[in-house]
Amino acid sequence: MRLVVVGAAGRMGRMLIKAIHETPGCVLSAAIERPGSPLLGQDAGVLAGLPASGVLVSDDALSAFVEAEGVLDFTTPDSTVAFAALAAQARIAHIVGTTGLEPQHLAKLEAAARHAAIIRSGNMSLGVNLLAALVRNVAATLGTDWDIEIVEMHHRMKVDAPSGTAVLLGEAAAQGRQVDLAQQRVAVRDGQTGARAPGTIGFAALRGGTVVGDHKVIFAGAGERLELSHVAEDRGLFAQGAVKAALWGRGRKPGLYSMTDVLGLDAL
Ligand SMILES: NC(=O)C1=CN([C@@H]2O[C@H](COP(=O)(O)OP(=O)(O)OC[C@H]3O[C@@H](n4cnc5c(N)ncnc54)[C@H](OP(=O)(O)O)[C@@H]3O)[C@@H](O)[C@H]2O)C=CC1
Ligand SMILES: O=C(O)C1=N[C@H](C(=O)O)C[C@H](O)C1
Repeated sequence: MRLVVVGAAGRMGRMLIKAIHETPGCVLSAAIERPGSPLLGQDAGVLAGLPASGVLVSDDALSAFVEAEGVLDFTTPDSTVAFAALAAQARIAHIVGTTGLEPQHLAKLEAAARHAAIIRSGNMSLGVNLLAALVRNVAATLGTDWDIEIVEMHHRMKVDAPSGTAVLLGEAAAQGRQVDLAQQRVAVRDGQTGARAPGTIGFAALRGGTVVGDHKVIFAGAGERLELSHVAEDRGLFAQGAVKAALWGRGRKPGLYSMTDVLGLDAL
């Protein structure tokens, strides 16, 4: 499968180039960075710590997309929306790992998904997607006298909060409780907050050092606490998940899909 990596020089971009290199049946067809990037013209393999690949970093996304079967995108919300329009034009699978998307970005992805398959997830790992299924089931089982708090920690360079994974886990908890996360979400507490409102789902984001991604969902009841957690030790696992999603999405009919679809976790 011919795959383009956009944001090729980023932390995830380099991991994606490596994951493609290591996956039989996949080949890096192009590596895209933004116009003006000092990395344009560099060999993408070398950028990822591999032998030279002959694929030079370019800023011509549309030409790259028309020659490919899929695009792996871990960039920024605005860039992802722009890439979705190009992937729709080229009718290729668009794998979106970018987090921090707001409703206006999601609406544009939905529009693009009428023309091509988009697979989006705040976390491409098997462990987190299994955790989400567990969280949904536990939230459905326990009543609102069990408070739900989601704690995450990431490296100091992360620019969005709460993390996409925390939001994904919050959505799973809200689904289990059959409520709308947007109505129940409490992401900031500071000063005289008053007592915790029943039924809310709280988020706390910690940032520091080189932490790849830690998530914990706490169900706090009267006199007891249930904690479900996931620790990502290597961001290579997100890249491997993204490549798996691309292979699953190859030639798939247009629509918006998730890692739950890719991993076949619907029944859980
Ligand atoms: N879903 C998942 O499993 C995971 C998701 N993520 C998410 O992926 C995203 C990226 O993370 P990370 O790799 O750490 O971030 P980085 O900042 O290291 O990488 C982003 C890269 O994208 C480039 N970029 C941004 N806009 C464009 C554009 N329009 N055209 C081409 N290149 C562009 C950036 O270039 P420049 O520096 O010049 O702006 C940079 O090289 C984040 O939203 C993060 O939360 C991360 C890990 C796992
Ligand atoms: O920015 C990161 O690094 C990560 N982002 C994703 C998120 O926002 O949840 C996934 C992973 O935790 C790493």
